[in-house]
Amino acid sequence: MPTPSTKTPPPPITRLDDLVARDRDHDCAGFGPHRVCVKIEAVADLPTRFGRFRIVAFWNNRDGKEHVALVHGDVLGAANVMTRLHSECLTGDALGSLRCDCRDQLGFALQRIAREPCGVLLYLRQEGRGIGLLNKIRAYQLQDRGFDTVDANVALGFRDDERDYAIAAHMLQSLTIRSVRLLTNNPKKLAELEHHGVTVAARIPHVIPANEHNRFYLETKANRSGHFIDLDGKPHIAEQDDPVVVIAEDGRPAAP
Ligand SMILES: Nc1nc2c(ncn2[C@@H]2O[C@H](COP(=O)(O)OP(=O)(O)OP(=O)(O)O)[C@@H](O)[C@H]2O)c(=O)[nH]1
Ligand SMILES: [Zn+2]
Repeated sequence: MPTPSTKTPPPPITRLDDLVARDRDHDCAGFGPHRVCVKIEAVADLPTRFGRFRIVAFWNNRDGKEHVALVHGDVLGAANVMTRLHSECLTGDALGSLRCDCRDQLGFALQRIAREPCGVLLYLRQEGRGIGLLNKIRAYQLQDRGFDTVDANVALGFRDDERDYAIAAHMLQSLTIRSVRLLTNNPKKLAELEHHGVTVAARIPHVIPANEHNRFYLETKANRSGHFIDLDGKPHIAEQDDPVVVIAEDGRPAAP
């Protein structure tokens, strides 16, 4: 009969910086059928126009992409952490495109997280819901001809949404976060995180008002992809009385 191990477990890590050394020898069995594994490679300060964060850079064995977490406060070992999973959108996040709501969602999320005692935003390099930038622009081309986002993806041979959240789940586990309050309108994100073993304690609505360029895109999310968005503010989405904040160029919320 094997003798039980007498090794005492290592003390819990209390500093983000120490996760880099912890992960040098990290060798887990991985998540899910693809055995997804991540390691924290570097941690640094990141003061932003939305508040003070630390940026945590991850390696993973799955997609060759460099994903990051923006961490505010002390998330290590914490429960009910306000959390946002943001998928990369070059056109919105960096170039200010009005075709989607990504940039406002990004800024608004960072602002909300910075007001909490602690919180985290995962910036996931899943451009175009996982189809990549070139294909997203191809999808835009089709949308310019009248397709909606779902049909454009399908016409290009993709699913509506090609994203996978195993890496995100492992990133949260690496940060030793025990449970999250997820900022999202997307039911798939809740289900997928739970599927990968993350405890989602609550959903926090994350609705940005439509503009003339993204109204149809947001309506398609609501009508075809099941997102909890009601652009007309109908009462059946009870949580949506949350105040909407539009981020001004200087990073401060625009006056209501
Ligand atoms: N394929 C495709 N992707 C798009 C289009 N417009 C925006 N995107 C991508 O959609 C993603 C937006 O994802 P998220 O910000 O995580 O939002 P979400 O899945 O809609 O859910 P929320 O959490 O409710 O915001 C980004 O990767 C964008 O690049 C489009 O027309 N076609
Ligand atoms: Zn976008």
